[in-house]
Amino acid sequence: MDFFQLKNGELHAEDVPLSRIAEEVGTPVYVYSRATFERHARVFRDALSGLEQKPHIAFAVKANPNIAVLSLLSREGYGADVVSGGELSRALMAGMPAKDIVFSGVGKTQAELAQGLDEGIGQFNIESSEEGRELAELAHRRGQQAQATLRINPDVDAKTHEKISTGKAENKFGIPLIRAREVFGELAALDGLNLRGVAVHIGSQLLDLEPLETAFAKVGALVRDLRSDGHTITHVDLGGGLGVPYKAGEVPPSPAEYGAMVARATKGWDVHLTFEPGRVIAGNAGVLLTRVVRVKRGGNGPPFTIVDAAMNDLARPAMYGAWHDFDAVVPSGERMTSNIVGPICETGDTFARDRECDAVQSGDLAVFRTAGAYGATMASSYNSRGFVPEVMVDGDQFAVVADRIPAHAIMDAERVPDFLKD
Ligand SMILES: Cc1ncc(COP(=O)(O)O)c(C=O)c1O
Ligand SMILES: N[C@@H](CCCC[NH3+])C(=O)O
Repeated sequence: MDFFQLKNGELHAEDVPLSRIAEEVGTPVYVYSRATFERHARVFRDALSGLEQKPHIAFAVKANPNIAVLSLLSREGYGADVVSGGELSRALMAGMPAKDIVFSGVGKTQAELAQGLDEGIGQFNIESSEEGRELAELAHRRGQQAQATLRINPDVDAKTHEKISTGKAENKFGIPLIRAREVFGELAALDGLNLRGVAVHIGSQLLDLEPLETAFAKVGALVRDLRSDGHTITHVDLGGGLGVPYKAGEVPPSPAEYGAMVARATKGWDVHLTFEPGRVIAGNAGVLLTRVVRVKRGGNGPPFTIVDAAMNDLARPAMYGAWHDFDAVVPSGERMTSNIVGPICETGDTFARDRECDAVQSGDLAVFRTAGAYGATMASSYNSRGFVPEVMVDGDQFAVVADRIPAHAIMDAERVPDFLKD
């Protein structure tokens, strides 16, 4: 079900015409649909209902850290997968119980580990023996036992973009499988740590279940080995990674297919499973609403459709060559082929090349679709552009859930030092 649809010739988010949001909040602006988030949260949860034990679902906060989004997901019974002290604070601020929070990430600082311990979070996913020893020491000093799993690197090709692949031997994440038993044994012996299982996450925007199934089989074999080494294994974290359709013809596995594969792969494991979905929950729940500044013609190639959004607002096309559908808010029925670009002084500030799409002209509103995940959260203020606001729609109403941060607010944090003033 798509909650971003044409009604009376105009694109709506649920029952709100996008022109209303543009008028009241300005452009560019991220627009989220509450109903879509809720639907995705429920579909994903239902897809895992055939597992032997009720799973724990920890939304990958990095995909969309907006506090309203986290609070919505918390109401759906979701916890959070965080990768920084900032994300941990957000999850708590959104009302997620600390016990439902998982702390992932290869570079947690001592201060972040301590923050997690102070808050009493549910699980640390340890990514190196060094980190495990530091965490054990910090916990021991506090008279605590950190609940933890060891993240392994299964050396599986996730068949996704190289920049978002995390489970190949050369990637920085996790412990090589071949060293997993040794490192597990070393860390399990430490006071301050209750090392109770393993974690894995091989990459994002996966369009094929086969690499995941291969990785899970390796995890299953490791669980058996660790048990035969005498360890008590009660928890396995299977990460996130399920892809979403960005483009017509791109058909990712459905959550139901994913759930069936997981049920098959984990049969008989007798563990509590955790999942860390991000994109599959948030991707299609948001669009980036933009206004066409002008259409520039007369060059060698197709015209340039210059919009007021740029690579600093939505980095994915510039960073990964990612595709986002571009649709007019009030389509005329005409089509055009153009290069869709932002105003930033970089050729890389290109959303699409030679794209056939709705014909638009100066002043028209348009959206980049599937921008709810890894959109606003990856924004920067490059070219002294501010940060784009975020709006959440609920039926026929909407609320600004993140204010626009204008360029001058960023400048307010800067100053000229005295030594430059003489
Ligand atoms: C450890 C970890 N968990 C979960 C996720 C979420 O991934 P996705 O948004 O692809 O579901 C990521 C990002 O790839 C991650 O690094
Ligand atoms: N930022 C990436 C996803 C990274 C996943 C992080 N583990 C994207 O937009 O596709």
